Amino acid sequence: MVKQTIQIFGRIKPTKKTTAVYSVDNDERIGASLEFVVPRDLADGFVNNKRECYKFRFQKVFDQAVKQDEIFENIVKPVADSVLAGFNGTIFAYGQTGSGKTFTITGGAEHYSDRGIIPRTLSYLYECFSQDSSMLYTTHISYLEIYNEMGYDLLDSRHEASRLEDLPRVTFMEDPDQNIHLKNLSLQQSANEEEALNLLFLGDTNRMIAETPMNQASTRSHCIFTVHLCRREPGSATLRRSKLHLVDLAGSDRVSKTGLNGQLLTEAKYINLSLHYLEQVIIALSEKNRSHIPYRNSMLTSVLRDSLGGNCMTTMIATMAVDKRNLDESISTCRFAQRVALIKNEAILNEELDPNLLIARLKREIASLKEELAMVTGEQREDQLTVEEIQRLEELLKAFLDDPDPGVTLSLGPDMRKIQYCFSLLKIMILDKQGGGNKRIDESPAATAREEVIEESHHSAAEVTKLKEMLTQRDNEISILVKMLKKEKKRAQDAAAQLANITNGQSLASQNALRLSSVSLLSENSTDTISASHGGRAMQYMKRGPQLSMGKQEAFETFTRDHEDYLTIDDNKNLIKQRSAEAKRLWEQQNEARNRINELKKQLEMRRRQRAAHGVMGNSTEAEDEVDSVEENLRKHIEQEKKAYKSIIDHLKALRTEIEHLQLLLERAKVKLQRDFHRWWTQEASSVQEPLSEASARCHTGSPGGNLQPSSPSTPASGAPGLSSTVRDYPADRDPNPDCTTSSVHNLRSFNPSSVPQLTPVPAWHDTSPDGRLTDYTPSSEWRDLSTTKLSSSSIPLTGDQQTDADILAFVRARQNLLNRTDPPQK
Ligand SMILES: Nc1ncnc2c1ncn2[C@@H]1O[C@H](COP(=O)(O)OP(=O)(O)OP(=O)(O)O)[C@@H](O)[C@H]1O
Repeated sequence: MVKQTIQIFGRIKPTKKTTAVYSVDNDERIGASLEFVVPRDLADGFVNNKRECYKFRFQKVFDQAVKQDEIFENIVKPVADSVLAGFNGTIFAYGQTGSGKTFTITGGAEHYSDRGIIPRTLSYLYECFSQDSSMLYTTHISYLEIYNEMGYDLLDSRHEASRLEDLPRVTFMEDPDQNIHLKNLSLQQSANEEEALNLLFLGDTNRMIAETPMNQASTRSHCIFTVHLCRREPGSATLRRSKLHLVDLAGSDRVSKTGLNGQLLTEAKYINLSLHYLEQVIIALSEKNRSHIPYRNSMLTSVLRDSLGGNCMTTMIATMAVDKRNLDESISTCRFAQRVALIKNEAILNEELDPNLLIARLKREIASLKEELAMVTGEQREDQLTVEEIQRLEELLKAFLDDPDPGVTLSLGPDMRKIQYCFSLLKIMILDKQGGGNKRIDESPAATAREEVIEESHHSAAEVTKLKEMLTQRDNEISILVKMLKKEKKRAQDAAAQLANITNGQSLASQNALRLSSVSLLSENSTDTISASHGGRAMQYMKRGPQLSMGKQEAFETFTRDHEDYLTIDDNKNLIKQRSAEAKRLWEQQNEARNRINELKKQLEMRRRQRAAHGVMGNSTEAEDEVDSVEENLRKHIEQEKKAYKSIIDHLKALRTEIEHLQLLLERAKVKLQRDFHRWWTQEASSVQEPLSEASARCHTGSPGGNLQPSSPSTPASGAPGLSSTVRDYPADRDPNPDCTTSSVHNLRSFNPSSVPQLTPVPAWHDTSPDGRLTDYTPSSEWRDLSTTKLSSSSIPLTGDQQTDADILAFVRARQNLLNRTDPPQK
């Protein structure tokens, strides 16, 4: 608070008359004195006791030669500086009409150097604003005219110097704290000097100007030009508001001297009345122990209430004309100034809290009170913890864990959400440590949302991994089967070579048994095994495992290719491959999307921390409550990415369902295929039985149909006769020669199964030509016969077991087919 009397300055208007009736003495230490000398002879020829000398004290008196800039530097600048600092300030000019009040306050229109206090102050203020970048300044201007005790807003742009009555009428009201509020007085914001000067010009244009006998351009009203200043340090919680009134009062002439009549007289009376009330207020203020100050008597004193004896640093400029006829008025002005100089003001710094910041603080207070209330009532909050709360909890937990004192407590308040969050954090840390991880708290997920995203992505990743594993497994199986197929082809060639050896005295049956026992094939998902090492157990093996004999495998492959579901199976396999490739691509996309989301979240978190740090450092402003555009953009971006991520996940899920479905279809088709094959295989085997029996019978009876006979007595010990067999290529309906020739083979019924392992190879087989001539049976001729689908069953040693023999024959047929494909038969 600054206690200070109203500063009074005197200014003498230049005059052409040289009569020296006054003297000015400016002393830096004790102030200035202005002395008027009024000779007695001036008292109209009468002898009188009038004083001749009148001496008045001022802070400083500016004589006639003093220019506007000096007035500004000496009087205005200190007041402007205190206004910039946050104090209210008032400068008012008081003096008789034509003494230079308007010239001092507003300035003369002829020269730029004649600019008065208002334009110079505006220029100075805006210069200060531009030099002080550490503060934010906001300026508003108001311009009030009081004419005949009525207030008018001079800054109403709708009415330019037409009639004063057209201007908005300003009224004043008082609140319970006796603060004056002016209704209808507009506050125009001015961003720069130019805008402020334009407002001044507008107000001046609107001023009522009228001519009086005393002064051709006398103002008959009081005008108050006010600069409202708001100063705020960026990020600071407080702001300072101050006002600077620059007042051009109406002329203080005595009515009797003005010689006015009519309306001008009325005006003069009003002017004098308000100045009279002003004088009364000043007298009251200058008198000690006056409890009542009559501010409310006039509008002028009401508006200037603060400036007079209140929270303001006030300065008065007494303007005087020193020519002889105006001496009385000048002395009167000085007397008035002396009384004004007695008034003490108490200027205080107008500092207040930023209302926006106040709201933010109150909100925090409400939140904390709500928490307290929840504790008292036992109610628990169910809304999600905010990011700031989570960060705070992490900091608290870290401090708690880092504190070596075992007695330290972690106080989280009554909020169960916070307690649960801290427990889950602790669990994560323990699990991390158990897993060998060194995860710190500040590295743990800061938001539940992020954890959810990670969890979801892990889940999807597991699914994709599972699918990939299945794919790899399938690929492996395929490559194994391809290898086996190649191997089998090679063995088929070996088998051809071995068959050639048969003619050299080896037993085909033992060879076959050997081969069938050593060769087994894995069939794709086959459930059957066949082993011919012991014919009697063939079926038993068939039902047991995935192995197939080489012959059966070949038969199976051929059967598969001709099967009605073959294309469906193939299509399904291709589709699964296709979908798996698509799933892999989506999985990669999903990984990328997840990475992008994580990156954006990091940026968002960093942004929030930065803003929070600003707040903690006390730099927060109302911007704290404003929506941060960067943060908003990041949020939007994250939302978009999340949508994309979700759609990928959905797509992946749909793909998984489709792949699983396709696999199921594939499995079903395979099982059906296998069933069909076995059914067909069994059928084939039994169909072989029938002709075998018939051929056997014919063989015994020497039927002419038996055209293949053993060439020597060294036929199997059982003495099995030749067996006639109808051999058809499968499937049966495709057999090009269904009525194949029967031939004599061993009689299975008379064959002793127990003799199978002891089967001895037949060294040579002879076929009988149609003319009954026996010919040597060689492999090449046999295969040629086979190629024409006529199989000489008599050349194949059989075991006597139905199933095994059927297998053997099927094997031979399959081999024949294979050889037909790889090596076209030569005739
Ligand atoms: N210091 C000065 N230097 C030069 N001219 C001045 C000075 N003071 C006043 N004048 C001139 O005197 C004339 C009257 O001055 P001004 O209008 O400022 O008086 P006033 O006190 O405002 O009168 P009123 O009370 O009628 O408004 C103007 O023409 C003005 O230019």
